[in-house]
Amino acid sequence: MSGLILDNLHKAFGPEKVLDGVSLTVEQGQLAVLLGPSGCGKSTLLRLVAGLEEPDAGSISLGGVDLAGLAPKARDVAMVFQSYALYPHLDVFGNLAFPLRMARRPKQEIKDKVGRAARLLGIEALLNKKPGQLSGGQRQRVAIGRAIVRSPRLFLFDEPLSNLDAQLRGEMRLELAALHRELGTTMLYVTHDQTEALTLGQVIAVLHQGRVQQVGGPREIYQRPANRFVAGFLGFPPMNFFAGEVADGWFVCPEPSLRLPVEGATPGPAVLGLRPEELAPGEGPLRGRLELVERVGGQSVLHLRAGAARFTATAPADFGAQAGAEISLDPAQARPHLFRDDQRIN
Ligand SMILES: Nc1ncnc2c1ncn2[C@@H]1O[C@H](COP(=O)(O)OP(=O)(O)OP(=O)(O)O)[C@@H](O)[C@H]1O
Repeated sequence: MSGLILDNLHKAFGPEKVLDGVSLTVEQGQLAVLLGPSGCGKSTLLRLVAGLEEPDAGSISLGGVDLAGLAPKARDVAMVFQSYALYPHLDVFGNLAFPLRMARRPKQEIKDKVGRAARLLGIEALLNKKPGQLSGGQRQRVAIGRAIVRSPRLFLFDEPLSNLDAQLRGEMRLELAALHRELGTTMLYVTHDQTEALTLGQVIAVLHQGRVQQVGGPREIYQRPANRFVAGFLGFPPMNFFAGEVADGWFVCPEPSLRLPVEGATPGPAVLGLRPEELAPGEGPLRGRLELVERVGGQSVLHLRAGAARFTATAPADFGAQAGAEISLDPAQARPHLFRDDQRIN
């Protein structure tokens, strides 16, 4: 059976085009992540799927059913928000039971479904507490539980973890992945956090300026970014870009002075992208002056300068060189990404 199909969605608020022809297919049972910077239209897209807004043009279908004109309640879709949106006067049981009571389900069924969701999320001990007595992580679990009890055909997650601290976010990521495996329900998950996207998404759609820039698996999107935006958005520290020229199978850059063999690219001006973590200090033709060594946990980020060009590389945490030193880097092991007019050409 087909999952979620978004076809050429357009949405503007006044003169502002927020979605400009978005198409995306999420297979039945798949966890898809919509990744993009703040303001790129992610929440708007989810609201269209949930039925909280109507598109100006384009269509949305779920399980083969066109959702146009269907009220949110009739869509069989559950949404989890960043803000939890719990009812403060109801206890956890009441919050979890709420959608089922609204649907006038029998008492025993409500008890069973709430019990199952609470077990899945490890919040059985909290059923009698009010949201005000819970931590952020516990509240988010309740919000997710409230979505689960309805056994919807589709889950929509709108940055559900962004109010949590980094450690809890990491734990909840794993729990959400496990929950998806357990439930097998189609999920569309929106985030601006690349780590979340790369670890959770079976398929990732990168959204920028209201358009899908690339759709692919996490590895594909990281290793073969389709354009400069995707290349620069994913990865930390961000990819280095060097402007130069492709000629006779070589990329040649004046500053920093660099010559690399490249295959399959037509001659002409081009921008070379190299990931900092693939640039290792050692004997090599790429030279730069260290401006700053940033110690980030298990590694050092080296900020380098060659003439007017700035770039970064990574090194082990105990890397000894100090700011001011001239160092050499070996780009031979790095995967070259070539762009022309911002599009990948190799
Ligand atoms: N109801 C509305 N009326 C007018 N403008 C809106 C409305 N909803 C969203 N926008 C505008 O649409 C753009 C995209 O907003 P949206 O919330 O979809 O982005 P986002 O990618 O989810 O961003 P964030 O991660 O910051 O939430 C923004 O410029 C926003 O101001």
